[in-house]
Amino acid sequence: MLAARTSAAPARSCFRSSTVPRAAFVCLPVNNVQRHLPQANNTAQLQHRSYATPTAEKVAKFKGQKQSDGKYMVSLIEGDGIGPEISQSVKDIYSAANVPIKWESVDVTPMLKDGKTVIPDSAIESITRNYVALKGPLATPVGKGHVSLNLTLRRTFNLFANVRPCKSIAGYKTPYDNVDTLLIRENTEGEYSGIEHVVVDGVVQSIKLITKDASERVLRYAFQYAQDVGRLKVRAVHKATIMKMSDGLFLSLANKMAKEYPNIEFDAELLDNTCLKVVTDPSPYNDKVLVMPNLYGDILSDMCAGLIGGLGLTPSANIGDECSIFEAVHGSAPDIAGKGLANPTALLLSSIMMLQHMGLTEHADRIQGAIFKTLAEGKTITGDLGGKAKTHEYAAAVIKNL
Ligand SMILES: NC(=O)C1=CN([C@@H]2O[C@H](COP(=O)(O)OP(=O)(O)OC[C@H]3O[C@@H](n4cnc5c(N)ncnc54)[C@H](O)[C@@H]3O)[C@@H](O)[C@H]2O)C=CC1
Ligand SMILES: O=C(O)CCC(=O)C(=O)O
Ligand SMILES: [Mg+2]
Repeated sequence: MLAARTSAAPARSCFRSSTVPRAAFVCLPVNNVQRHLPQANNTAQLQHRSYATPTAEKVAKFKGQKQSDGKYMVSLIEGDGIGPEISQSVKDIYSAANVPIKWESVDVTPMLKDGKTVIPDSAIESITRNYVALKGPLATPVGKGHVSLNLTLRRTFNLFANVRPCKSIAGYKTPYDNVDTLLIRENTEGEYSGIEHVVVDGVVQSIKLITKDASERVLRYAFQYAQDVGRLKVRAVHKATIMKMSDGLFLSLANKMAKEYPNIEFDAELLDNTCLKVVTDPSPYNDKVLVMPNLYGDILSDMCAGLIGGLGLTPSANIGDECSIFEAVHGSAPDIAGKGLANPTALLLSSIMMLQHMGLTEHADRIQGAIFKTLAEGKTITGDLGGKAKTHEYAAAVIKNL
């Protein structure tokens, strides 16, 4: 569908919307592809989205956390770059919506302990105490410098499954209507294990670690998630043709796990083929839960975000047995930081996943209703979506729509 032209300058791309006649190709500068697509008619509904079906046990755990003023304490990591701006939007909207949450601000400035990068004890204590955290993006230096704090947090709290839904936004036109992908990424190992060394000068080795335990844990979570939300098809995404042992182990465990869930249809697909198919026609993925090793999920989730309007829109949940941390798919966006240009929707929707996880569904419904209404009206939206609104103006519009 998306065919880049090599001869035109500036670079242009031509595509055909699935909703317009065959001949109706449109050619636009590539960086405007998402924005100006009057031919495509996004028919996504303003329906509420449910990402979590918390067990009675889990809800009781959070109820037990309720303080004497009826509020729940939640750890908040504002993060780097655009983090403080988008966190402010969440705080403002939650305050206007009277959500019974008190934010406990957490500092995760890295420290060195026995030669290892660690996060301060006070941060660990806060998240352990509150069971949940909302987290803005944390920047990782390229090449040298400290290890990723995002990964450190995931490992510290054993947040083994990363749930990344990506669904079209009503009223926001993109090349494909009604995208609805749901990806579950192994979150603690794989290419992200950070085990690297120099073999000899000019030769480095990076270990992709795949274990039975971590694979089984995320696979079980994916099958159970599929069962709970009634999305009864699970597909493992892998590259076991090349990484016969590591991805091979992941895949064989997936096949085994499928036998424990006979009502769930299971199949597998090679990663490169998944990439091609998702960008060619995402609709066959609308009824599936995709489960995969760490790096594949990282890359595929950014790619899926591109199908619905970009990283300003996609949330995620890092789930563990005890604690869970909710964050946007995107990073610290240094190119727009401090300018009031960031779209806080991704972090807001991550906070909706958090409220649902905590069983606070009425508040989740009310806020997501206001978010989707504001986006559908299209009057007060941020620059990434083709609007002119500043981050705080968009937040004010959401508050008005509460
Ligand atoms: N979970 C996390 O905290 C993550 C952290 N990072 C870190 O973020 C830093 C920057 O990474 P990049 O590759 O630039 O990726 P990025 O996700 O920060 O930005 C990619 C592009 O998307 C845009 N964008 C992202 N979020 C947006 C928002 N809310 N509203 C509007 N536009 C938005 C940015 O302006 C940029 O053009 C790096 O240090 C990286 O390590 C990256 C991904 C995830
Ligand atoms: O930790 C980082 O720097 C990047 C993490 C990332 O891209 C992600 O979790 O999606
Ligand atoms: Mg990423």
